[in-house]
Amino acid sequence: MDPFIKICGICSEGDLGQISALRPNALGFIQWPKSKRYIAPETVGQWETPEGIRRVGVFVAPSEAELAHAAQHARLDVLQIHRISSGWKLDRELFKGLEVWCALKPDELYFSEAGFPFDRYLLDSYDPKTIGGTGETCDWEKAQTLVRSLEIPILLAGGLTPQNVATAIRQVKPWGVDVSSGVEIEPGVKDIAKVEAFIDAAREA
Ligand SMILES: O=C(O)c1ccccc1NCC(=O)[C@H](O)[C@H](O)COP(=O)(O)O
Repeated sequence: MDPFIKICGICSEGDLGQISALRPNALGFIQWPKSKRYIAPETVGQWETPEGIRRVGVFVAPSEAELAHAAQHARLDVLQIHRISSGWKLDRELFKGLEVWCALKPDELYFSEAGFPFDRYLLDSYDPKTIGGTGETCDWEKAQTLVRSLEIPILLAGGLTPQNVATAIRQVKPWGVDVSSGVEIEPGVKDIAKVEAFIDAAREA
């Protein structure tokens, strides 16, 4: 079965339109103002995406109010949350119809003390300054073990490229893959040819 493919860090309507035509499963919009790839939710909300392509908002330790504002204004389908603290909670009633994904390093994957039922885990690299979007691969051995041992679907992220994504899929066998740096000209500016090559390689793995 084809892996779920998310292209993350979309910062322009032009990139969004060209990448949508390649039919990934999801597009990611960084909602953390300190990122070079940050795009305001109100701007994202003005952009249309084809039916069937999920709109993912990417957050770092967000408040419920921040999530609610972005979900509404950016018309999000998914909340991807990095750096949650232990005991973190979210009132799912406030976010009916949205999925909630938790982004962690492979060695951090734990069942939230809050017992929060995430819809997906995204295993990623981490940098204390940039948090995500590092362009560095994470521990695929640990990721492979987690995919085998957990029921919850897992996306693999971190340093994926058109050149390594097939190998990553064959080794880790994730539910999905996620990429940003590996298909860019510069942060927030995507290389459409690389995006197409990434999608093709992932689907041929
Ligand atoms: O991309 C960012 O700038 C970013 C900043 C803060 C938190 C998360 C961020 N990105 C999250 C993603 O889902 C990226 O696609 C993921 O980290 C993989 O990035 P890359 O290694 O560049 O492919």
